[in-house]
Amino acid sequence: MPITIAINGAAGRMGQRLVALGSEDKSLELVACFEYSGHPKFGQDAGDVAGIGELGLHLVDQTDETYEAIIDFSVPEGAHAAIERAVQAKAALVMATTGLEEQHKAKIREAANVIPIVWAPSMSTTVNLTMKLCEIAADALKDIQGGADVEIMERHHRYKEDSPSGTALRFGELIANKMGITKHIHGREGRPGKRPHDEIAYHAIRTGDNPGEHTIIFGLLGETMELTVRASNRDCYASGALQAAKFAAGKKPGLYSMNDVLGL
Ligand SMILES: NC(=O)c1ccc[n+]([C@@H]2O[C@H](COP(=O)([O-])OP(=O)(O)OC[C@H]3O[C@@H](n4cnc5c(N)ncnc54)[C@H](O)[C@@H]3O)[C@@H](O)[C@H]2O)c1
Ligand SMILES: O=C(O)C1=N[C@H](C(=O)O)CCC1
Repeated sequence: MPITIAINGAAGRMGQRLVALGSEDKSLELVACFEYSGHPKFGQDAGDVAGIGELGLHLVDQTDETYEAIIDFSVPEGAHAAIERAVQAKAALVMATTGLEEQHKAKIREAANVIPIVWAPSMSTTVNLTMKLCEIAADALKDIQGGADVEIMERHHRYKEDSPSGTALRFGELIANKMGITKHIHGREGRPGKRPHDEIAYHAIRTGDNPGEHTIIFGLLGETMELTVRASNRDCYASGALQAAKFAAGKKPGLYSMNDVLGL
């Protein structure tokens, strides 16, 4: 039997790719496409909006259908609605929305007591693998003579609303934990003075239609290492999220990561 899924934010850039890939996956059955009622395409067929032709599923803000998993790529308020929908439906939740505030994060942790939740700022396989590689690098370089400066650069499309990306922040968190760094700064201007060793700096670039790119720099005296991971389109995130929904459906309540999903 296919796993029944719902998508929250179904008319968005990511939502459209989830509708397209989810509806052609034989192990899944797409049963609901949720959208904000003020969206200009609200009520239209989700397949038409995604550019794959009519699916017979409309963009709605409520449904009588039951589903085993709901995937959220929306905005913080939409994420809040997705958590409530998941808890009410006793469904698994795949939480992909970034830029969440502490109140939303607390709600996710609380909901994980009653439903399974996969929560990750990036559903991409190569991004999650690069996170592992950064942890290895950070561990190896934490006590290197002369110190290793960590800077994280990210590039995304001009429409992105949060900054820096959730993925950049997660890279920084993982590296900081390994290296014992507590200071995180965002860009530099004026005369900030000599760079201290105990900080991680984030630099966010917003141009064109870039679907996402991260470079993590480990700068030593005399040599530099850079790890770059780059999406060429959004399907790496969409297919990772669908994989996460299959993984989480029917699992016991708790918080799961993409490492759990991907076996990393
Ligand atoms: N974790 C990942 O792998 C990953 C990958 C890509 C994007 N993202 C994140 O996903 C989010 C969405 O990205 P996007 O580029 O698709 O944005 P988008 O603006 O194109 O789409 C968001 C959609 O959510 C809808 N929405 C707003 N309020 C809603 C509500 N209350 N209920 C349901 N839907 C609602 C909007 O109308 C819009 O259609 C962002 O936070 C982004 O950073 C995460
Ligand atoms: O397009 C976006 O927005 C993306 N956001 C995620 C983030 O903030 O980390 C992941 C990549 C795409």
